[in-house]
Amino acid sequence: MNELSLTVLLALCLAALVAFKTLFTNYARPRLSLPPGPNPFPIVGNLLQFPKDLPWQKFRRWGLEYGDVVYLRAATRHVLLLNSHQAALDLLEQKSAIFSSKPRIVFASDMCGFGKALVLTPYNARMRMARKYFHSLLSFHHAPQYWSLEETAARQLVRRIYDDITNGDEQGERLFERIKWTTASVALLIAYGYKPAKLNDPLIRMESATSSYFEQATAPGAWLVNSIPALKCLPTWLPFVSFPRIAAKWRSETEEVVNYPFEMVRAQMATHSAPPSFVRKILETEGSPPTAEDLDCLKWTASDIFSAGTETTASAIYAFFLAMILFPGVQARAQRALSFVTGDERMPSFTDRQNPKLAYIDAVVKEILRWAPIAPLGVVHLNTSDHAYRSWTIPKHTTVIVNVWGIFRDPSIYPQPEEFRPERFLTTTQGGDCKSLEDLPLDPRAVVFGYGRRNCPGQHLADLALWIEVATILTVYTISPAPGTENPPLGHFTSGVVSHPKPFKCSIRLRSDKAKQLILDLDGSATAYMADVECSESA
Ligand code: HEM
Repeated sequence: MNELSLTVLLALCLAALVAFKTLFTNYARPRLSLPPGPNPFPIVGNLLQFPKDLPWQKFRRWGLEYGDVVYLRAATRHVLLLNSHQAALDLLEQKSAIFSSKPRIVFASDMCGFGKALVLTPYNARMRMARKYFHSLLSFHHAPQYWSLEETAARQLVRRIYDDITNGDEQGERLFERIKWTTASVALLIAYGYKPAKLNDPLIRMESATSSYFEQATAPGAWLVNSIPALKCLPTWLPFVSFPRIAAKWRSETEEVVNYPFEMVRAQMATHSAPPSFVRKILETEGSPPTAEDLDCLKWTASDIFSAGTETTASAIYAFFLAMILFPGVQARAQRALSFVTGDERMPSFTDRQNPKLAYIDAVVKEILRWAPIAPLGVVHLNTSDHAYRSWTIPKHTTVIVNVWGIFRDPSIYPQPEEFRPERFLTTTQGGDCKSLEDLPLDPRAVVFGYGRRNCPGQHLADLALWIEVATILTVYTISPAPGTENPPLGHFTSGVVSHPKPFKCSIRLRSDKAKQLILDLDGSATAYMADVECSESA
């Protein structure tokens, strides 16, 4: 029997099982009053109506048709789609005690071992411990302590882009790679005090591979075992069935990537040669010797800094380059503001952020996050008990999706939502659209980083990275369409949990001779560790 016929057989088993479970569930519990939604088909429910490509667009259309809260059924699974900020606040924020868990994804969590990554951890003691570690070093009030690290990283990025241009990359072919290296190096410096090599760094290579496994392992609908959990017992030697072997390979590589840098820091600590890092600081702050469970949690939390913080931040910065090509007026205005403050004589720094003349750069950062939300459907939550909401009952174990993209395309909050228009976040006295501060629209950062007890613990770091990279890049470069190429289309984004613009070409030109000098004066080998960052409370 080949893999295809085996899969068909398994699919038939699945259909029979699902049919049985659905019938049983329907008869066993009284009919609930559920929110409206598209009509389900027998047995599979709305499963076949879930779009694979850019699902947030169809979810928004459902929101317009059925209301801001839409109920769907994926076979036996309840799914709730929230298309408004208010509904997300009502449930994920106000009722966070109930709505803060995560659905179990058998293939990713149990088989590939990603269940220890914070983003997939259910609401439990381990999750609280991991978030406490994050909070002790990455909370809002720690942000200034990362200034020099992020400034150095932004300057290294413009220097590497310069080297690429002088080496003949005139169309930004390596741009996304360079941005990803920058965010990866920040993550590794913070997590382990590890300074990666500029080319082919082994740890970056391994980390990037496991991030891609994570993305594939969590892709909705990709693994039959998620619907028939009993299949996870199939042995790896079984011919014609590849998923147990894939899972075993991904699990062992992931464990290596989580263990290796952690043990490296512990070994360095033993010889007093460990540079400052997240791992070192938390181990030093521990009052009593850590238990094996504490060490395991810390090891995975450090790894989360890379896996959750690299691709996300890099995607937002790549989207910024796209926006600058498509909306040259925005770029020109941002550059005027920067020139006014730095006199084109120096690189910007975080001390400039307080300068009211640079409010436009803050507005550009907000608009990047709104116009191209890198997690258009956030990360799903799960409620741990039935909950009465409006006139409905939200059943226990409902998967809750916030349509972040849909909220950002609501013209009643953001007029002409397809336009990249930072002015929407400024008052008229700042040269923007709003009469007063009270008229400013919803800050995208209140949406894009998630809600309630599971919101993004790296958001303050991401905000720093975006601000300084936008300011540094626009101080020295002008970005425009690559000569002889069409403007990249507006809606060309990838469809995964993390969405970014599909590769595009662009021209990156130095703004002036002075800009060139500023870049050449940079010390390319400078490294800023998190030496000044203090643990805020005993972890
Ligand atoms: C532009 C950049 C980023 C965006 C848009 C973003 C967005 C998000 C979102 C939407 C979630 C899910 C929140 C929820 O479940 O409600 C999340 C979770 C998470 N993020 Fe970020 N993130 C970014 C950068 C970062 C960085 C730099 C780090 C690490 C330093 C990080 C670490 C995490 C972790 C560990 C979680 C899981 C939290 C949990 O499940 O309790 N993120 N992020």
